[in-house]
Amino acid sequence: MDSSKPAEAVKNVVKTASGKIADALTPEVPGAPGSAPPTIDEPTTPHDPLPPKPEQGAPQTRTPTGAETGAPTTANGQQGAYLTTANGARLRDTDHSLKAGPRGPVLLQDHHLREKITHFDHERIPERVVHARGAGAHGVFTAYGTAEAVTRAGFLKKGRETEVFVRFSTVLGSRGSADTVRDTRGFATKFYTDEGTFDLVGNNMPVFFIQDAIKFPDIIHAGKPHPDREIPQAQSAHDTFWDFVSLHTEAQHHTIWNMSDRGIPRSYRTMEGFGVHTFRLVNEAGETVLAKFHWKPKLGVHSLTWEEAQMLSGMDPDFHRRDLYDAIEAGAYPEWELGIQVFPDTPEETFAGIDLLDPTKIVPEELAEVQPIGRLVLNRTPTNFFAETEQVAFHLGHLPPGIDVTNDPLLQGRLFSYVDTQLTRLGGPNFSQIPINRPHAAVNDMLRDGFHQHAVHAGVAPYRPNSLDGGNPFPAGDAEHAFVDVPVTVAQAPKVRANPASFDDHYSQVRLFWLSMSPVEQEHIIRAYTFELGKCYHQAIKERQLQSLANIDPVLCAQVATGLGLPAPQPTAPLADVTPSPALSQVGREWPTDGRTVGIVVDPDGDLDDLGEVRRAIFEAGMVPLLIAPHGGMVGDLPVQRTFATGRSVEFDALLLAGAPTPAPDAIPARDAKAGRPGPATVDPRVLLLIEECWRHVKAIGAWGAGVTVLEQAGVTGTPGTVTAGSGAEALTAVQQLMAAHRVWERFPATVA
Ligand code: HEM
Repeated sequence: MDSSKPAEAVKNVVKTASGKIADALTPEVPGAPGSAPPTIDEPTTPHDPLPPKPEQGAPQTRTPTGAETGAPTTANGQQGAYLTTANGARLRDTDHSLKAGPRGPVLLQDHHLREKITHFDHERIPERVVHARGAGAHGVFTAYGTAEAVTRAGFLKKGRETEVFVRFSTVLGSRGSADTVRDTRGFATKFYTDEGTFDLVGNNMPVFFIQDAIKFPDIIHAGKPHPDREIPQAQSAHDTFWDFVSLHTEAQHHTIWNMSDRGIPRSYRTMEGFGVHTFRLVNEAGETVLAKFHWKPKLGVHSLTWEEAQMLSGMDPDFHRRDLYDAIEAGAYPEWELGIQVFPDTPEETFAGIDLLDPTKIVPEELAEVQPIGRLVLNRTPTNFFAETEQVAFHLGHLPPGIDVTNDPLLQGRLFSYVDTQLTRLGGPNFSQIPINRPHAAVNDMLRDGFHQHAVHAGVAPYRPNSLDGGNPFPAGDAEHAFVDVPVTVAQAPKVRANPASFDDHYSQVRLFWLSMSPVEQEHIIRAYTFELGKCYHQAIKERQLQSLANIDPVLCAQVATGLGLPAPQPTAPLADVTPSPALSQVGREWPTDGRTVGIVVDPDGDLDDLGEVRRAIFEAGMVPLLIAPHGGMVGDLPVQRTFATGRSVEFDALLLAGAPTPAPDAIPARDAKAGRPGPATVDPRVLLLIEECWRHVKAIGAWGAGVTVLEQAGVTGTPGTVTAGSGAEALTAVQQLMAAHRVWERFPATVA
C-alpha cells in the first residue's frame, strides 16, 4: 500500500465525526467494510506448526498431547496481502512511526512500533554452550530388519521408515565461527519413532576426551577462547587446550583423532558418526546385548587438506553448511548406513579385554564387525533455520523401548546436562512442544504449566491413579509397549569418587590409532601437532605434550620435537604391543564419486564441442559440474557458475581443463613472468593459481584440446594424477577413476616411512 494512504484514511475517519464512519473508510484498506476479501491463501500466525514440504509426507499436525490440530497454515507472513500485529489486528503501515505531525516526536502509544522493536530486541537466544555452530537437515531412516534379534525397537523392524532430523556441528566455536576449523564434529540424529523419539547424540569420532562427565566443564573451559582476551575462536591451537590434554592424559586418544584428518572433514556428507558410548539393547524376549552405534557415509570418509581448511575459513566460512544444502537441493541426497557392533552383555562389561564403559576406548572393527541395520537419507533442508536447527534439542534420555543406557560415567552425566542447559537456552520446561522437538508418537503426560505452555490441558486430575478424570490405575501402564528399564543388578559397592583400574590405560589405543594410519595420514598428524603446539606460548606445556607423544610412538614424538626445536623425551613406560586396525585409515580404499564437484575451465572463444557432452556425463554420474570462465553469464548455451575471480581449488574435487583464453600481455603479473614456466606466459595467472592449488591439494586434473597447453603452462604435465586425453569424455573417465580414491595421494610428500 502506498504510504500516503494511511494519512488519507485518518483524514476520512476524522471527517466522519458527524456519524458516517463506515462510509468514510477507504475501500482500498484491505478488510474494510465493502472491500474485496483479502487474497492471501490462509490467515497467518507465527504460532502455527512448520509448513511441511510436499515430499515430507503427512504434515505434523499433532498437538503436544497427540491430538490432531487440523491442517497447518502457512507462516509466510511476508507473502500475505496485509500484515497484522502479533494479535491479528491489520496494519496500514509498517514503515512509519506514529508521530505528532510529520516532523514531530514519536508517540509512546504506537503499539506496533513498540511491539516490532521489542520482539526484534529479543530475537536472539543463547547459543549452545558447546556445538553452537551447526547445520541441520531432515531425512528418512529405513530399517533393514537386521537388528530385530537384538532389540525390540519398533523403528528397527524390517522396512520401517522413520522421519529424522540431523544436526551436524563443530564443538568449540561460536555460532558465527567457520565450518572448517580443526575440531570434533557433532552428529546428532533425532528419530521421530512411533514409540517415542530416539536421539542418537554422537560425534564424528568414536572416543571422547574424558571418562567422567564431571570433567566436561573443565575440558570445555580449556578448549574455549581464553577468558581474558577471548581468543582464539574455534581453535584448539592454544595453551589452555594443550595444558588440559597433557595433564589429563586420558584425553590423548581423542586428541590424536582431532590432529588426524578426521578433525577437518571435507563435508558433513563424508563423515563417519559414532554413538561413542556402549548402549544396552533388549529384545522381545528380554535378552540383552551391549552395542555401539556407527554411521558409515556412502561417499566414504574424506577430509580436507589443512591448507584447504585454512583457506576456506576465510573464503567460505559456511563451506560445510553450503555443501550440505547444495547437495540436498541438487538431489544428491547424503546417505549413511547405520551399523552396530554387538557384544555379549557380561558382568564385566568388557570385550576382548576392552572396557566397554570407558568412552576413551574403541573396539576395532576387525574384532567386532559393524553390522548394517538401516539407511539414512537426508532429503530436505530446513524451512527456517532458527525454528529447526537452532531450536532442536537432543537428549540421550530420549530412548525407545529396546535401547537402554549403560553405566558409562560420561553417558550418565550427559543424561543430566542436556535438559538442564536447554531449560535456559530454550526458555523454560516446555521446549518439547516446539515443532522440531515434538514427538511423532502421541503424547499423554502429566507435565503441566510453565513458561511457553502451548497445550490447553483439560481435566482436573493430572495424577494417576485418579477417580475424577477416568484415569487408569497406575502402575499397570502399557506393559507391552512401554520403555524397558533393563533390570540390571547394581553391585553392592562402597560409595567412591574413583575409576576402575582399566580406565588408567591412556596410551595403548592411541598407539593403535597411530600405527593404523597410512604414511600420508601420519604425516598430516605430525604436521597438525607441530602446528598446534607451535602456537602455544608455554614451553612446559609443549614439553609435557611431547612426553605424551613419546608414550605413543618415538617417530611421532621425534618429528614433532624437531618441528618445535625441542629434544624428544623417552617414553615413561614400555610402548603397548598393539595390532593395527586398517579400518581406521581413510586412505587406500575406493568410493563412489557421486555427489562430488568437478570444475571445468573453459575459453569462451575456444573449441566448445565437447563441453555440453562432458557436462551431461558429469550430471549422469551423479556429480556436479561447475563451469569456470573468465566472466560470468553464458558460454555458448551453457551457464557459467564460477569466474576466474571466484573459482578456487577448495570447492572442487577435481579439475578439467578445456582451454583458457590468453590474457592481454599487461595482465600477466611480473610474478608469473619470473616463475620460470615453460614457453611464453599465455595463460591467465588466476587459472595457473587454480591449477597449482588443485595440484597442491592432491586433486585429479584432466585436460584435452587447448586445455593440454594450459596444463603444460602450469608445469605439472606428467605428474601423478594429471591426465591429458584426446577428448573431454576420455579426460572425464580418467579423472573419475582417480577421484574414487578421493585424492591423488602419491603427490603428497610423505616423510614418514
Ligand atoms: C561422548 C561424548 C559426547 C558427545 C558425543 C557429545 C555430543 C554432542 C552433540 C552432537 C551436541 C550438539 C547437539 C545439537 O546439535 O544440538 C552436544 C551438545 C551438548 N553437549 Fe555433548 N557430547 C558429549 C559429551 C558431553 C558431556 C560429557 C556433556 C556434559 C556433561 C555434554 C554437554 C553438552 C551440552 C550442554 C550441549 C549443548 C546442548 C544444547 O544446548 O542443546 N556433552 N553434545
